[in-house]
Amino acid sequence: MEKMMEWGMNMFSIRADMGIDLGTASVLVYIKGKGIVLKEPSVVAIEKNSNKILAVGEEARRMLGRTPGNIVAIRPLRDGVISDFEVTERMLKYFIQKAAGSTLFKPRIIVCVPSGVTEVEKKAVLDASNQAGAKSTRLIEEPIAAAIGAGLDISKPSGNMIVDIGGGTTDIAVISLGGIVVSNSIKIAGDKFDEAVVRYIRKRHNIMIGERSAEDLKINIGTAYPRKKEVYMDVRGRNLVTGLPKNMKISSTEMLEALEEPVTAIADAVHSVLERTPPELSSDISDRGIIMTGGGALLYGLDKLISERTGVPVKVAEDAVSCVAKGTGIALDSLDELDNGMASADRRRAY
Ligand SMILES: Nc1ncnc2c1ncn2[C@@H]1O[C@H](COP(=O)(O)OP(=O)(O)OP(=O)(O)O)[C@@H](O)[C@H]1O
Repeated sequence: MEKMMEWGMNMFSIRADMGIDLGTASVLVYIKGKGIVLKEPSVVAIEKNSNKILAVGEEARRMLGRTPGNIVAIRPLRDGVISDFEVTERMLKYFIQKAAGSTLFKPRIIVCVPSGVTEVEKKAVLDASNQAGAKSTRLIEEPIAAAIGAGLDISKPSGNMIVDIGGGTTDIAVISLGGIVVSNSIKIAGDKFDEAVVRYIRKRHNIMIGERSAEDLKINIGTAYPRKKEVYMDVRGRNLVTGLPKNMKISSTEMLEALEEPVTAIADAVHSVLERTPPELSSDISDRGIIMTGGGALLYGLDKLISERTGVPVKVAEDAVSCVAKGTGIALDSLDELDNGMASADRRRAY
């Protein structure tokens, strides 16, 4: 009987606990016992007149830039913060329900937020998650989740540096004894790379390309540090002089030029966090190297550039895009402990 109850409890927690990486570019949902069950772009398509949600996630992303007048495709977390609370809440609800399937239980949820979010933004995420059907919600800061997901043991009194480059924010943090010692969060990350590519091609070639094409260029031939071998990619845009569609070939050297400003800003920000790091911890970091996570960390040569600027070795974590969601998932294991140790009145609060 006891065994059955234990089994029942396990089933409960397997079905109920959920870790969410509420990212600017994508939302990843981790369910305890199952791993990452959902990964979709943070996009919502809405019909303007009726305010009705037409599509969420991948389906809505396909509508970006292609919507007729009465439909808008929104990225509610665009700059790494909740810019559109109502739409974020509806998006979160959709993903939670999709990930939970037909379960009757309300999930306990941990949501990961960038380290620079304000109290108001934290409250907005908590409310959105609770409104979306969570039994209780806690927040975890992105660099902590990224570090756990990258497999670092952050509980020891030694310094680890994490640079998590997402869509909207780059979170840089030095972690020791499970907490953040020094950090910075800047709003320069993958989205700004795409915008820089759009601007460069408009200025240099008089051609307007869309955000999706800019992202494709960045992922395929983007470069932060000179490549040994030049690579090219064709892109289609609109000629700003004739107004007609035009195809053209872009080189990786052009991408290096286009991306110079945002990648330098990230390298400088890492440098300045290192400057503010206590000497004992910075010597640990020099030994172990800086760990990069997030989709933006995959930009070709960004690790080399940061290493050259800081004089510290840099490693890109395995499965860099999923580290935050994985780390949030691993943090779910401590939920029972937290629940038991907290007064019930505090249950709906984070931290
Ligand atoms: N191979 C790649 N090369 C360069 N950039 C990439 C690559 N793969 C993904 N990206 C970029 O990574 C960014 C998304 O990263 P990620 O999924 O970690 O962000 P997020 O967690 O949604 O955002 P945030 O952490 O800002 O909330 C996008 O800008 C995407 O274009």
